Amino acid sequence: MGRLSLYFRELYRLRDSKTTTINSKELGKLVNVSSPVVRRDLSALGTIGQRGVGYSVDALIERIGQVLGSGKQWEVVLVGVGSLGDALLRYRGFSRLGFKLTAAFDIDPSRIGSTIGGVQVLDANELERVVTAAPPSLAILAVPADNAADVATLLVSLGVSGILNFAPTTLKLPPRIAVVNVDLASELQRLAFAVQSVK
Ligand SMILES: NC(=O)c1ccc[n+]([C@@H]2O[C@H](COP(=O)([O-])OP(=O)(O)OC[C@H]3O[C@@H](n4cnc5c(N)ncnc54)[C@H](O)[C@@H]3O)[C@@H](O)[C@H]2O)c1
Repeated sequence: MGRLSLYFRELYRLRDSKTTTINSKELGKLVNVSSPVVRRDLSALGTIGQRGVGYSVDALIERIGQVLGSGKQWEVVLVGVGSLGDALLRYRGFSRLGFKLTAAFDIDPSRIGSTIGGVQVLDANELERVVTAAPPSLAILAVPADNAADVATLLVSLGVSGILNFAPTTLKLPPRIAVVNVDLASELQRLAFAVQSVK
């Protein structure tokens, strides 16, 4: 899954630069894996390259997109528009992968009513009403750790089925709910550990 998403990112870049075909060696070079690994990954998706020609960039984007769920449009709400939430709302990279930020919520009156990256920041008190009226599949949680569990539980009760959690806390949610935790501090810790262990 991790590699597919890397291929996908590079293929988008290639398409932007008007490249129409690529072979396994070139694609492997872009993501730092060998060409047999690329061929194995892509043939597992039922994608066959043509000898001497390689793979069609468009066809690969479409196939990998289907597998990664980017072939469809995902509606996403963001809860917590502090420094991180603000930056996420301004990020233009979500839409091309099929993620549409439909609304953002905060409790801070100085944030409520503003529009950031084209998305309106609503009062968190409105969350239940807005999400019930047009349930998104996914939510991004960028609230302080102490508030994350309550917000996550509310989102799940309203039908959200996947949460990207930036709060440094472990959410206890039913197993049917997909949760991906992004903890940048832990990642930095892993990096420091890796640097230390190669010395
Ligand atoms: N800023 C970073 O680089 C960074 C990096 C990694 C992790 N995080 C984590 O992401 C989360 C957000 O970080 P930040 O730096 O943006 O914090 P922040 O304090 O700037 O923003 C948090 C926002 O959440 C809002 N909020 C609090 N309770 C809420 C609720 N119940 N409903 C809706 N909104 C609510 C606050 O009003 C505030 O605007 C934190 O848990 C933090 O630990 C941040």
